[in-house]
Amino acid sequence: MTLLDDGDARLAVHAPPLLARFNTAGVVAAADVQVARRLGSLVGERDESVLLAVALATRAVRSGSVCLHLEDAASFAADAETPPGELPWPEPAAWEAAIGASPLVAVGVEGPADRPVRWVGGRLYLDRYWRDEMVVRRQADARLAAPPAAVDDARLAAALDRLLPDAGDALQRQAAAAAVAGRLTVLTGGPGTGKTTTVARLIAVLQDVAGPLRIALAAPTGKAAARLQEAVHEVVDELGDEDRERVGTLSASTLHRLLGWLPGSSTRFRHGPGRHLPHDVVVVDETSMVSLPLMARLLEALRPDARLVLVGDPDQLASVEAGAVLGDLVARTPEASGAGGVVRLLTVHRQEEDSAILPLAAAIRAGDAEETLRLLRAGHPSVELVELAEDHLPGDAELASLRADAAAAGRALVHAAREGDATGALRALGSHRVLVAHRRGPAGVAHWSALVEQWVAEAAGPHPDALDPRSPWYPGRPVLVTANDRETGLYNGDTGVVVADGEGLVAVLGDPGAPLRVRTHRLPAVETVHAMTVHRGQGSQFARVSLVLPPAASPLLTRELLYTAVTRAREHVRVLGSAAAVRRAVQTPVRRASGLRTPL
Ligand SMILES: Nc1ncnc2c1ncn2[C@@H]1O[C@H](COP(=O)(O)OP(=O)(O)OP(=O)(O)O)[C@@H](O)[C@H]1O
Repeated sequence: MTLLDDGDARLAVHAPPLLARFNTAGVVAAADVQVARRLGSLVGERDESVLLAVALATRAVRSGSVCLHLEDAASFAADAETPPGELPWPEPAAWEAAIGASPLVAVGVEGPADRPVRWVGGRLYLDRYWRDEMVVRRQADARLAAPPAAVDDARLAAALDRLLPDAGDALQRQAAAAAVAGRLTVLTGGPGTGKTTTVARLIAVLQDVAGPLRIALAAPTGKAAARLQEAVHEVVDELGDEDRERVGTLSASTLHRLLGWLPGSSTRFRHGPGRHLPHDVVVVDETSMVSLPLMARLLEALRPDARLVLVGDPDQLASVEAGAVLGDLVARTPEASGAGGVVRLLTVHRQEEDSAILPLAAAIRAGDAEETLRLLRAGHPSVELVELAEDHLPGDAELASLRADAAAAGRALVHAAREGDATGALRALGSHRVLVAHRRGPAGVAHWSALVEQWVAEAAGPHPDALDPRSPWYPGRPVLVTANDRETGLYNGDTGVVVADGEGLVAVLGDPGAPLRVRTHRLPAVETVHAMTVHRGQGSQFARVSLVLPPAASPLLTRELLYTAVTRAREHVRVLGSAAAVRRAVQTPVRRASGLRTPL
């Protein structure tokens, strides 16, 4: 998360004058300047305008873009201390010419492969991201150009009629037909539009008309994988005997586990172009959270004839690492007609007619700030706005309803944990969650986690056996895993809770119905998690969510952040913040630069 949070704002020492000027103005960080200088010194590039462009490309990657659109370079100055107009920007034509002539830079698609920076169509890439973008572009194009799979049409029609009758949702049926015929299908839709239902049923269709097939279900986080597995099982359990048997027992894993993550690097995997995955079909859920590099590794690892189904909601926050690859793929992929393509589900099927959460999400998604505020203020039982004056921290009265929710959930959590009731404790863990935008500061995770921890301790009362109060382990401690660990099978982002286990303690994680048990001393790095960032909460759902908005001026306040936070709630969402912060969020969609939407 450091990528998006508090960028390194220190000043670079001994930077050449132009770089120093942009560094002082807060447009590029010391780290960006250092990367540019180091790369420049490799080839003896002294032209400061080229080094500035490289520093801006590094800056772009730090803020989630895949490349720098040179003509948008001034946008990085928007949050900086010096107005963009007062900075000594190089003259555009001369700047482009200098970049094109630099020994640092490979020009065009055919440019030499051994240079650290690539310049294509007005975009400047650090080479690694250029290569990953090319992998995704080529693989996606090849998959979409493949001829439709030969299947028995009558058998397909019968399977579709049985599993996805037209009267249910014609788009769901279209998605299944596309996934049978094509090698790349992108299935999108907002919450409750039946994405998971469609995945489970399209697998049954596939097994009927093209099976038996080896199928992998995956998601970017362990939590999302557990949720996918549970949801797919629920749908499969309702199928007829024959379909149920054909589908068999599907289990879901993280993408890292599927690809065979090798410790010591975030992007090295056992499976790749030289060693394909054995699967005939790979279904990825929560694809909005997949970064460009991870998508490239997945595509390289697939057998060319395997079917890939990418499922997700491109209106949610994009990955922590660079890229917004689901949104880019949706924008560049034709609508499904026959083989593969994009299908966007539009009908909300979830039976919650009286909930205001979905209309609220729709208003945010549409960028309608006034409708968002109206719904938040309407006093609906499922939606609450604790409206604060801008630059005003909440007082006890304003915190009362949040405190009541946090204390109730915490009391249930601690009591179940003391009883050794793993399922009850994990259910309580999912009953309420405080979500925030920042990691630090008064609107940050650390502050809110400590505050909730204190409320919970007061609500739950002291432990009857008076455990060592200095011990970090106590029954009811909610934990967030912050590192990947192959030995325990735990991944960064997994959450769980410490529960009593006879005389000792054990951490339980994952699906409340089938929890994973891990001795506390075997846990990888963990944090206490009474509050988490919205990024961390992505891929999870909670019965009740309390979202603490940062001040309206926060650069993290975006439409995607608000939309993602609100759609984490199943029953109730509470927003604490000013009207200005709500408006600012709704009116600030994230823009991440990439070249995927542009033909080469
Ligand atoms: N065609 C349909 N007809 C009737 N009910 C449906 C249909 N499709 C889905 N549903 C129901 O709608 C609800 C939501 O479906 P599902 O969980 O598959 O949506 P989703 O898009 O995966 O949601 P989320 O991403 O929020 O989890 C479920 O209760 C499901 O049974």
